[in-house]
Amino acid sequence: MSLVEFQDVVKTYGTGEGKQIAVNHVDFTIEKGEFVVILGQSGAGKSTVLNMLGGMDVPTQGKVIIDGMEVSAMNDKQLSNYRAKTIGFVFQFYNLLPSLTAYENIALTKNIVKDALEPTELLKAVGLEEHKDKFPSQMSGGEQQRVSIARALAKNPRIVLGDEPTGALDSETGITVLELLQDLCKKKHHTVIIVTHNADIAKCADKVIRMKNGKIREIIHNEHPLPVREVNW
Ligand SMILES: Nc1ncnc2c1ncn2[C@@H]1O[C@H](COP(=O)(O)OP(=O)(O)OP(=O)(O)O)[C@@H](O)[C@H]1O
Repeated sequence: MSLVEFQDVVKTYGTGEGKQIAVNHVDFTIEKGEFVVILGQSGAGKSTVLNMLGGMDVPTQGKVIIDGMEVSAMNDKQLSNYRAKTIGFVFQFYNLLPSLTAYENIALTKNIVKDALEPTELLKAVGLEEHKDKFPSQMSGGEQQRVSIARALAKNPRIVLGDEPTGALDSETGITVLELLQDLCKKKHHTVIIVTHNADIAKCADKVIRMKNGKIREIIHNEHPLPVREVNW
């Protein structure tokens, strides 16, 4: 069984004349350890797919099955538990708490899951052990994003989801962050799924799910995904 299965998923918002079809009969699977890019222009339905993967939204029709659990059939309490335990989130604007240090931002995860990983180890893994006592305002955008990736990893999630994780970064810093995400898959066997409209990023992915107008246009399996540093950015 695949780690992620979307089966004939539809998501609509509103009713009658104002009805919007955000995701229109979508099927795909994702395997453990894959680095997946969901690619498409603004309004394609990417964030809606990501929100359903993350248990922040539920389909109008169809099934979302993750790690054998039917997320689309969960009640609010089950969804909350699912979000807390199974998914690590990385956002475009990092979402770190400004009054807490890098270490403390990561340590907060201990309030959500009992067996959260040690912040010092996680900071080491993202190359920031020297920055552990810094506040977000004392770090660059790329450093803040690496802290937010460390925070996402603290609960040892089955899946890491990123919504334009390099969208707010300059090119060089974005490359460093992408390299980290790709390494999480290649070296640590995490499953990372990111949404972007940047087609260059797709060259680094194991699988590219290309969306347009709520539908999947194409699913590409890259036999030889490029190491991030080898892409001509
Ligand atoms: N909560 C909502 N209520 C109504 N319509 C929505 C809602 N969320 C998304 N939509 C609509 O669904 C469609 C898909 O939106 P979605 O945000 O998934 O696209 P996207 O590919 O992520 O775009 P972007 O790259 O701009 O974030 C859009 O037409 C959007 O207006």
